[in-house]
Amino acid sequence: MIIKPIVELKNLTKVIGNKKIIDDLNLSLYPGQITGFLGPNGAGKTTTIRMMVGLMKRTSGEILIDGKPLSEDFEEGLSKIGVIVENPEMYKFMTGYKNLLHFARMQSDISKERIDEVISQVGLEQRIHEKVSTYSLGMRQRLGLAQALLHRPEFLILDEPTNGLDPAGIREFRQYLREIAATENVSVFVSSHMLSEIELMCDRIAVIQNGKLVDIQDMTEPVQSHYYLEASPAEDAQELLLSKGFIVETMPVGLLLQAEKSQIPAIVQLLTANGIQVFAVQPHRKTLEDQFLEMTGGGQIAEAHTK
Ligand SMILES: Nc1ncnc2c1ncn2[C@@H]1O[C@H](COP(=O)(O)OP(=O)(O)OP(=O)(O)O)[C@@H](O)[C@H]1O
Repeated sequence: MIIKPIVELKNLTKVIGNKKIIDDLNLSLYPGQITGFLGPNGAGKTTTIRMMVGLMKRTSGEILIDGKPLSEDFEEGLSKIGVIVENPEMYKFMTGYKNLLHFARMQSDISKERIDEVISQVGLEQRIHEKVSTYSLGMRQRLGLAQALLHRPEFLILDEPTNGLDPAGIREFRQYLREIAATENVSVFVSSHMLSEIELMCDRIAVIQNGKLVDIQDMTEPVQSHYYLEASPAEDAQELLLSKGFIVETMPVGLLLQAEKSQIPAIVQLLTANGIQVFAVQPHRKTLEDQFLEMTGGGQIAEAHTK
């Protein structure tokens, strides 16, 4: 069965002044899938999201929602989208429930049952009748998620959703999000500059830099196996392995070798037979951070981490 994307960005471009802020972006987002939108500060994430929700005009290209250009039927397109910005605005002096009721009244056809359903989806049943001012940041974020889900959007955009949450809060938010994506078959688009968070939360990651999409990673695919190798002399080990066709990179300490597990004994034998001492061979999972660093360069990532 061919799964149709719910949102398609086609050659999306934004020029401000004489600067291309978004440069020919092409991206498809699918039902039930969580896609991360990862990039350092100033990469163009917010600009892209603003265009997707109609807060900013595009210079050229198109945004298709369920196959229809957003520019042709803006109301219909937007009715399929739910958005959560960094810190969702809530009335703190009202209870969580009253907040949801208030937002439900502003939209049409939202039943009391639907309100109860979203409350349970974000695990707020116990505290929903307490004032929002007594909520933790994590609970407020979940209430924001419940609010965005009220009208059963097919596409959910979260701009930096876990900013300010502690690791336990991030883990909890992630679990709710995963379950919602699966049960409501909603397509979720999460922007973040936090690699570790996005790596754990998403099925797929689109990396943006300088307004250009530089990579799309499918997190459900198995990663290439890498091994950390400590050998002496390291240069001789690298030269020998390169001559045998292996991919070997130097690390701050030791070497990073791309190989299958079944090849390791022969590699150790080869090195030893050539007078090279082997001190350690350890599996090394190349993290997205390693890959992101390779793609974008170290300076950018340092900036991204400190935001
Ligand atoms: N109205 C504007 N006028 C001029 N330049 C702009 C405008 N809006 C954004 N930019 C520039 O566009 C680039 C992309 O900005 P954007 O806010 O989309 O990045 P981002 O990836 O969301 O970054 P952050 O993580 O900091 O929010 C930046 O270089 C920014 O300075």
